[in-house]
Amino acid sequence: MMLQQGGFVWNHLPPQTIALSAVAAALILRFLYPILVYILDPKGLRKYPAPSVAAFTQLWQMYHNWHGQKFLAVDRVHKELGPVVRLGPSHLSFSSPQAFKDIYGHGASLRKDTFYDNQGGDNPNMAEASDKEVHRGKRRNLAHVFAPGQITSMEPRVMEVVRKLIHALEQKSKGLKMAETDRFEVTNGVFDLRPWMNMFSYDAITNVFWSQTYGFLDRGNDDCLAETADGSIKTVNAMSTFHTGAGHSVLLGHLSPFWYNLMRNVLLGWTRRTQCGNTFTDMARHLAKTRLNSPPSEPDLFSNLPTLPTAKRCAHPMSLDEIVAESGVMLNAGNDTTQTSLTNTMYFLAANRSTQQKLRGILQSRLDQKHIPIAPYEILRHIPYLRAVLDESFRLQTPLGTGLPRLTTETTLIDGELVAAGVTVSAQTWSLHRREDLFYRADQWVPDRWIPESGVASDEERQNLKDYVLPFSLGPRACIGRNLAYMELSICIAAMVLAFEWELPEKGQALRHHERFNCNPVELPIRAKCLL
Ligand code: HEM
Repeated sequence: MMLQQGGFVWNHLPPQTIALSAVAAALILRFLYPILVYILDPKGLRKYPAPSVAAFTQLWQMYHNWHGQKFLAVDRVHKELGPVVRLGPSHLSFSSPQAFKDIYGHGASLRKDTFYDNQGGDNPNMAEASDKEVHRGKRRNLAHVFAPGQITSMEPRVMEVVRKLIHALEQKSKGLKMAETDRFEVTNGVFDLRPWMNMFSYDAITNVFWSQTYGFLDRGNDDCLAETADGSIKTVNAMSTFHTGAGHSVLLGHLSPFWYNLMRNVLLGWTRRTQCGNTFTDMARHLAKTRLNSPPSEPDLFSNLPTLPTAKRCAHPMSLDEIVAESGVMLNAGNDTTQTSLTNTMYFLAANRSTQQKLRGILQSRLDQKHIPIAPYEILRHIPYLRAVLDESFRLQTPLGTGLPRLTTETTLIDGELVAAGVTVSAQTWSLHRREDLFYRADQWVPDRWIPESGVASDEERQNLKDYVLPFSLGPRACIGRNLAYMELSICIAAMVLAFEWELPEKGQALRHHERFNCNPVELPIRAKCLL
């Protein structure tokens, strides 16, 4: 630097030095800004405790997202620091049961957080739309798709995919491959059940929604087609594409839109992690375009979308971009939560052999021989013990247990705390489901607590099960696919228990999870003995 007449002479400095100084100044300001905001505290958040650096930066959340264990970290900090904890500079996490109603319930003025805007970009799907009006319009368009009658009409398709699953598992139980293309090994009678649950969930959703079953169960691998916006088509692996893309979006999702775009699309745009997110959209685009070009002879769920100019229910038929966006959420929500629930439930059944035996006995006593092992949901839905097994698995290892982020739009009362407008708030279902003050032996898997005649749960606990087991969330943004999920899970779990005896190869074997948006099981090594 040169000094002249007591001041800087910038035009004598090399341009690189000026650029570097500007970058350095911007970085210093960037790091000082959160400290300034913390001190000025415009939203009144300083009174709430925060773990390590969480009050100043999103890095605390990002660190735990990266390791896929944020659900455990959030649970821990609530136990250590209390019912209201600051997870980010402008993010409060609540843990009380009341907070769930205040944040997510009907009538709450909150909207979905910027986290969802980041994921949705310019073309949000129904799950990502944060604007209430936009969401209402999308939900209206899709309500008909998920009407109970429509879901019931898909039952034969689900049963057909379950038949393929049972055949595939029979091969695995004998140590055989499904086909030459089968990529999943059996070693000493042990195989990983998780990818088979995932291949089932992909085959089922692609069948019922677009009439284009991926065929993963037939081939024993997850190769499928993806189509870019300019029409080029390539083969990709569905499972790793989705999981890599989802993990990346969640890792960066809590950043402001500016930083999210800079990190995801500019600085990391070349990485496989960013590209996988884009490729997953390309998978949905290929399904949507193929389905539009070749409609099936029998109606599927897609048939109920107002997609064509002739669509009678809607004055504004969906554009191709909208169809691709909604196809994306169906392929996403319709596969990952289902595979997660199936894997968790099968783990609990294999780890609790007497309960597995009890469920099998009840199913055998309630079903005609012709419905063994694959029975219609119309019969299965009236078997309370099957439902108890599913609901207890939802309680203890809820598939989507993270605190779903919402944004206050005005000063809002949450569990007795007045929270200013513009604050991100969340409450974690994983922790709610394990509260000892709501559920007796909360960290144990006890399906009987759902059966009134068993006497295991008190009246108070049974009411808590109704009010506070919320795997599908609650309020206006609750899951729209719940009926389809229960149908798929019921038919699939009943068939697997009737067709095989399940055993964990190691005593006391745990099921590890890696949380992205859903809390995904990592692997489930298992043995199956065929009973058919
Ligand atoms: C066991 C299975 C499932 C579980 C546990 C589950 C759970 C959830 C949860 C907790 C939400 C709220 C997410 C948020 O607020 O960000 C949600 C939303 C949603 N789910 Fe599911 N889901 C399941 C299956 C399905 C299926 C099979 C579909 C459709 C094929 C589906 C479609 C959706 C959609 C479209 C939304 C967004 C709803 C909206 O914003 O209005 N889900 N689900």
